[in-house]
Amino acid sequence: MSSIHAAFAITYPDFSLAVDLTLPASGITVLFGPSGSGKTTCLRAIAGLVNPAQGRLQVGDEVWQCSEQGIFLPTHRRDIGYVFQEAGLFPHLSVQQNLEYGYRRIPASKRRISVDSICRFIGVSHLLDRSVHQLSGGEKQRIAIARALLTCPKLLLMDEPLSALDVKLKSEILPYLEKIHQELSIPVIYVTHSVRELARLADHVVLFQNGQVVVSDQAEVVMSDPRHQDIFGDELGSIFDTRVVDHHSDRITQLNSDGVMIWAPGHIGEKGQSYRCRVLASDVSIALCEPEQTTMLNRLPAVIVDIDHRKEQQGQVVVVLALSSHHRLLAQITLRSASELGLSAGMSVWAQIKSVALS
Ligand SMILES: Nc1ncnc2c1ncn2[C@@H]1O[C@H](COP(=O)(O)OP(=O)(O)OP(=O)(O)O)[C@@H](O)[C@H]1O
Repeated sequence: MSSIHAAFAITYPDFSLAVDLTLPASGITVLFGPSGSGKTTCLRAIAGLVNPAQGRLQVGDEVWQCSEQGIFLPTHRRDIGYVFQEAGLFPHLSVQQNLEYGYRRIPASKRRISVDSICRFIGVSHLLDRSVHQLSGGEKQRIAIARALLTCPKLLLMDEPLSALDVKLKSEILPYLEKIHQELSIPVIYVTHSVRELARLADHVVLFQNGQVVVSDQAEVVMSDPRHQDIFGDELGSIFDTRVVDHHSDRITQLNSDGVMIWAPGHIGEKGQSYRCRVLASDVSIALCEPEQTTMLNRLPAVIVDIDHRKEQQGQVVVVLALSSHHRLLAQITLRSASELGLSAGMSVWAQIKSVALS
């Protein structure tokens, strides 16, 4: 499957959505934006739960909807899995019966994954005999994900699947979500309010505002673009996909993101393992010379690409730094520091990173 093309014009009395998106048919695409910006409406349109007068949806070479040609596949004929905020399991059935319910309804020829293997994959094999009311919120949601995956969908749609869970349960489920796309190659379209989930999971990001698409691009590109600081607020920052290179005897882990070395405290993962790092713009400072006597582990040579003055009224600027031809790092610093150091585009500087969050 090459790509997903979704174009909808939906009008409600107090809201209208107009999108024309071409999304990758692999990995996790996150739909992100303020409350009421149209993320769920867009996801529901993809699922066929909304039938706008104007719409076109093509998944790979299959046209699921085309208002011009009078095509509209109803939800049950779209090859999708849908996971909502609430797990929505049948309370009178056991976990096993819940999982088999959807599985039995798909033709045998389409069954690519067995109940056993999906349960092992999502880590729920030990729960099969339980009834639904004997499950925690996180377990219920994992069963809901397993149930959706069992139908071997062409597309998995997830609408804030973690928002009803506490921080601990969220972090239990996140690794399984990463595995879906790494090991099952099912493209996922994922709605969330959480920058943390976005930073951890997204390969591609679509930012929504007032029913319009602000940007649709690779996650690293969207997250390190200072024009989106109103949407990301204090959580503005850059992400880096890295691999563990080495563990040092003083319990520092060396990570490599395509030639850019990042040092993180602690013994992290195994050599060769991949990690996504997130660096908040507010955790980055700038020096004109290589800082020598400093406690900061990460001191990286950089070139200033741009200085964004959108926050000047609050006495701050966001400096866009290039660490390599394709690594961008954002530094949020005071306007005073920027003028005292005489920062300008094209200057070579040193970026110091106060802390690196790992996913
Ligand atoms: N069936 C409907 N009829 C009328 N208005 C609707 C309907 N469904 C959604 N809306 C309106 O469309 C707007 C966008 O809603 P939507 O749920 O898509 O936003 P969202 O970005 O997903 O928000 P949130 O993050 O809060 O879930 C809202 O103003 C909502 O009230």
